[in-house]
Amino acid sequence: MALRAVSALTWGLGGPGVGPLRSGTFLRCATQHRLEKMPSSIGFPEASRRPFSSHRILVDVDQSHGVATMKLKNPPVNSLSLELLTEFVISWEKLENDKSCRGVILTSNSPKIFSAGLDITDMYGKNAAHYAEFWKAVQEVWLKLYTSNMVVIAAINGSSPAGGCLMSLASDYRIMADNPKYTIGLNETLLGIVAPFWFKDNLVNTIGNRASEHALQRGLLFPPADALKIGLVDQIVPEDKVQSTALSVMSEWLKIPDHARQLTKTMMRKPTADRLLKQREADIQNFVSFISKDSIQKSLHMYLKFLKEREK
Ligand SMILES: CC/C=C\C/C=C\C/C=C\C=C\CC(=O)SCCNC(=O)CCNC(=O)[C@H](O)C(C)(C)COP(=O)(O)OP(=O)(O)OC[C@H]1O[C@@H](n2cnc3c(N)ncnc32)[C@H](O)[C@@H]1OP(=O)(O)O
Repeated sequence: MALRAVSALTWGLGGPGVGPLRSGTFLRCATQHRLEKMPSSIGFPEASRRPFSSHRILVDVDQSHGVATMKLKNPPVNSLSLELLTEFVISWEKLENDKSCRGVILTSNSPKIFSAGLDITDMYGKNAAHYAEFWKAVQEVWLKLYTSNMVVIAAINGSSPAGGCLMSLASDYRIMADNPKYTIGLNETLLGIVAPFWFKDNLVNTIGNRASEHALQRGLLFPPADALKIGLVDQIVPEDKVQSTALSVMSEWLKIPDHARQLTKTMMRKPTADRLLKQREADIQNFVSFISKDSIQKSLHMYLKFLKEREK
């Protein structure tokens, strides 16, 4: 198997914003519309579209089908900066509160990069208060995605290292562009940092313990075909078919009654989400003390230098 690495290196019913069942779920299910036919592209008819956006997040809601497409837009590499994470949470809550929205396709506005992961500049050369705020936002985005009532499909239209991979892992289904230049994986060790337990839990739940041990320790980044083999993604498709495939997979998922699917998702994911929720503050303090260490700051500095100076 060809493995590539960049060288050098709420649950709790009613919990704020992350509860598994929105009020009215059962009522809505009884009257919900089934998706019989989905459009093959994002070109939804004007009348049923309700786009909204912020600086770094573009959202297009197809109200007649109950599906939103959310695009990350943070050039040049869609890094998950504090600003992007904050805007993500605001947009996500808007969708969660929109009763017509049952599914979200998460993708990137950039053609070659889904997301370069957490913004390293948010973890380098800042003060403890900044690191704490940043990490809380990272936790929040993961909790929102992982515990969402909506069907979440990641349309991975480019490389997806580290935090980018985590966002995909938190989705219900992953479709990746079949381009061997793209990679996906949790490569934290290559930066001299350690994936926290909840990144690890999400990976283990997806690809199993042995494959996770191997992938995490070596910081492996997998090309699409290998990611498919180990179950890191569910489907690979030609680059120009990622969005249309996501829409048709979404239509299949939305045929399942919401309440049954949501309760099943809760049953599967609650223990993992609860583990973070129970020690959220301690996890923030762990991150702050880890990332503030001179040795870790030095590793991040070297990695940023490597990224800037490497041959393209
Ligand atoms: C005991 C444990 C206790 C607690 C837990 C503690 C710690 C856990 C902590 C953190 C977990 C972090 C997870 C992460 O997500 S870390 C981020 C990892 N990301 C990567 O390694 C990806 C790096 N980037 C790339 O590989 C490539 O940029 C690319 C494949 C995404 C795109 O390649 P391109 O050739 O198209 O673009 P580049 O020229 O490389 O980049 C352009 C530009 O962007 C800068 N950049 C790239 N990635 C990042 C990033 N993640 N953050 C900030 N900036 C980034 C790159 O340096 C270039 O900048 P310049 O234009 O040269 O200035």
